[in-house]
Amino acid sequence: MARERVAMEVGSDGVAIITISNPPVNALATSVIVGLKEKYKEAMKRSDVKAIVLTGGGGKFSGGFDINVFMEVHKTGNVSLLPDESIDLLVNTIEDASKPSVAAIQGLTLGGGLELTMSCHARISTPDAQFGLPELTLGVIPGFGGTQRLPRLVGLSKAIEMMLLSKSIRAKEGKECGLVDAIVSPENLLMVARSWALEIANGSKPWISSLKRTDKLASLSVAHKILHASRQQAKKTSPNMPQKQVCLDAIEEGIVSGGYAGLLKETRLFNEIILTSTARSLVHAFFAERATSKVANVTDVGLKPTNIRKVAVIGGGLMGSGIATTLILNGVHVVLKEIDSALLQRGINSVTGNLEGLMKKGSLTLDKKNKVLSHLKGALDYSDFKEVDMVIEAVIEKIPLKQSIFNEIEKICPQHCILATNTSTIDLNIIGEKTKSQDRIIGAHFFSPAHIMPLLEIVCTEKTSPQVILDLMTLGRIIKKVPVIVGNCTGFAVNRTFFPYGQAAQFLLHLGVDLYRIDRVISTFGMPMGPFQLQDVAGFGVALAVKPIFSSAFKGRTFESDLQELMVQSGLNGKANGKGYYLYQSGSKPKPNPFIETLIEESRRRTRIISTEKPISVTDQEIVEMIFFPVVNEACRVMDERVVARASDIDIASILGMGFPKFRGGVVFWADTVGSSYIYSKLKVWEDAYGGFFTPSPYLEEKARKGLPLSSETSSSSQSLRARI
Ligand SMILES: C[C@H](O)CC(=O)SCCNC(=O)CCNC(=O)[C@H](O)C(C)(C)COP(=O)(O)OP(=O)(O)OC[C@H]1O[C@@H](n2cnc3c(N)ncnc32)[C@H](O)[C@@H]1OP(=O)(O)O
Repeated sequence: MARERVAMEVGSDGVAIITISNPPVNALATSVIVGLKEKYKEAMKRSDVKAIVLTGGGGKFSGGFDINVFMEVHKTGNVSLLPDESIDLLVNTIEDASKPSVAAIQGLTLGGGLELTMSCHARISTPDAQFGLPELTLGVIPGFGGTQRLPRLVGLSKAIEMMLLSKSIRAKEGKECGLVDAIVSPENLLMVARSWALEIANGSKPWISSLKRTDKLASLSVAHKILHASRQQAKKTSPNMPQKQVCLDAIEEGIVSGGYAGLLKETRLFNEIILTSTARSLVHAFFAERATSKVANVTDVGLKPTNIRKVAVIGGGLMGSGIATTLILNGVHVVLKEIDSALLQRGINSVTGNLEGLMKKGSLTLDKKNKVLSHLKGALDYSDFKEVDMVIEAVIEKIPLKQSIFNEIEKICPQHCILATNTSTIDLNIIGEKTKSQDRIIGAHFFSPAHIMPLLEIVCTEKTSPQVILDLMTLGRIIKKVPVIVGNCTGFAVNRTFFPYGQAAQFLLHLGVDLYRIDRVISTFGMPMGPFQLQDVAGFGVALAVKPIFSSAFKGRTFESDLQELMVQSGLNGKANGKGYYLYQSGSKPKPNPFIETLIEESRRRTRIISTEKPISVTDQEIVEMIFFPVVNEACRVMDERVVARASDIDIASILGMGFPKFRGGVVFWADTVGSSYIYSKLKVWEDAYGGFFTPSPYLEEKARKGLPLSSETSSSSQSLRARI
């Protein structure tokens, strides 16, 4: 096995080409590491080998160390599964070898892959190569000497930026900062690398060991200043990412005590940080995201995706214009339809505004903006719909309106056209009730702002055809979203799981807890903002429109209050008009709105969930639990009803769609760290005190009774999502 993954070919010029070949990303699996050591041993022994070129097969160098091993370490707690190679392979075998190594690099060169190349004596790259140390996104730190060699090659500030922000760079920048020695075309890569290696061997090019270099390192006092500033910055911006401070500790050791001491410290710290809850959560999230691309009976039955070139978007409001923006940005032609020219112009202005926002951030040039806008066409009727491959309806959440639109587009669009709706809540069978094209109807639920949020919740009914699902998944990837496939029910997976989030916050507020305290506690937990600020930002229009839909679908477990109606009646529409739970003024942070207190009092009086006037007393932990345990409880129902194929789909959807903290691994993963029995027992207590909103679901009850994690499969839940729907 090892032999297959690492090959060696010795040329008549005396250069041994050692190639890593472990598709799809040449991950450094244990067998690859064993193979590398074997080949190096052989190359050192052979008298016909003067120098080595290390490269990767399939157009890439390597995506880094095999992350599956991290998963094994998390399952077993056994850090000895991690190969202790920082010294043995990278220093003893490669860097300190008696024959020089040159890395010939193209494509991805990440993590352990980049670290391998840095232990070589020179790096030759193609222009497309991408270099990065993204280990911190997995909750760990570079473990093959990256914390020591990168600062020595590119300087301390640049190295810190690349590691702490997990920022990768292209070959050109790599050459400018000293990481890359030469950039050559793919055709010349091996030829240049071989002659470079021979020139090092014969002394006409310098034999450089990165670990021993000091010329790029700042003086000790300047280095301390840079490290201190980086620590402060990380503390401020990433309080929940301990790996940043740990990475700086490893770098600092190397600067103070030398590269070799730095390597030893890096290994020790790596073996500690890999076991933290942050690393466990982030590694889980990595695999959860990748798992979404595998859908039983869709991606495993040999279907080929259809090319979707032109999409009609109906409705140019917030969602429709966001969807149109994301489509044209990624090369898809869009017909944006509105009902009159004023609304159409407003929609087009919104798209333009979205693009200008991206320009301000520096992620879009003026040229690109103009090119992108040329993909957009406005329409006031359906004449252009005859040649579209997909329609995405994005009008307000009114069932009769959606039904009549689907009725019309079914007649006008071509037979192959996918009929998608961006509804966030309404059952697709109801929307498509009046059509005969049930197999072409699908949910394309984007999250606002649609051109920025990475999740695409794809909703399928029992009749949606696998081809249609595959085509929307493919389009989702083209427009750089993570598509998660879910079944059809009110609210689908994400909004259904999260409807108790806003409602539980309201519940606590009506029990007398201060809303600004709730927001602070939930932000500290890791949500991007508290539930009340989120309501302000989202506006109350959608919330009020979907309220009766949730109430009728989930009878007995919703919390009703009049507060949002009272706010709208008093002219508090949320962030849109600058007045909601908070007051908004451009250029300053949101401030508490003193006027809200009277409305809260009125709403509490009408709701009367406690008999006394006295507010309840809760700890911060109880606030988190009273808000998130009902969310977990609903996630249990979503899993039980097979709305998702696997628990990890809820995890990734909660992270990408709702901003659930990634460092907690997603809603279900986090719940399993808390424990099903504990969550069940707390919900029981609140059920007794406050009623049905907190009643534990049968799924949660069963897991708690058996002491099982919520993510564990049960016999009734072992079938696939598609088999159910
Ligand atoms: C000791 C060292 O310092 C520690 C390390 O090196 S830790 C690893 C550092 N490297 C990384 O973090 C890179 C992680 N990988 C990625 O970011 C992306 O996969 C990528 C940019 C390499 C490729 O992206 P993309 O082309 O979209 O393909 P993607 O779907 O993500 O991955 C393809 C497959 O490769 C797997 N894969 C990617 N990187 C992997 C890795 N480092 N180890 C194991 N498997 C990996 C994925 O799980 C996926 O498997 P699947 O097909 O079975 O689902």
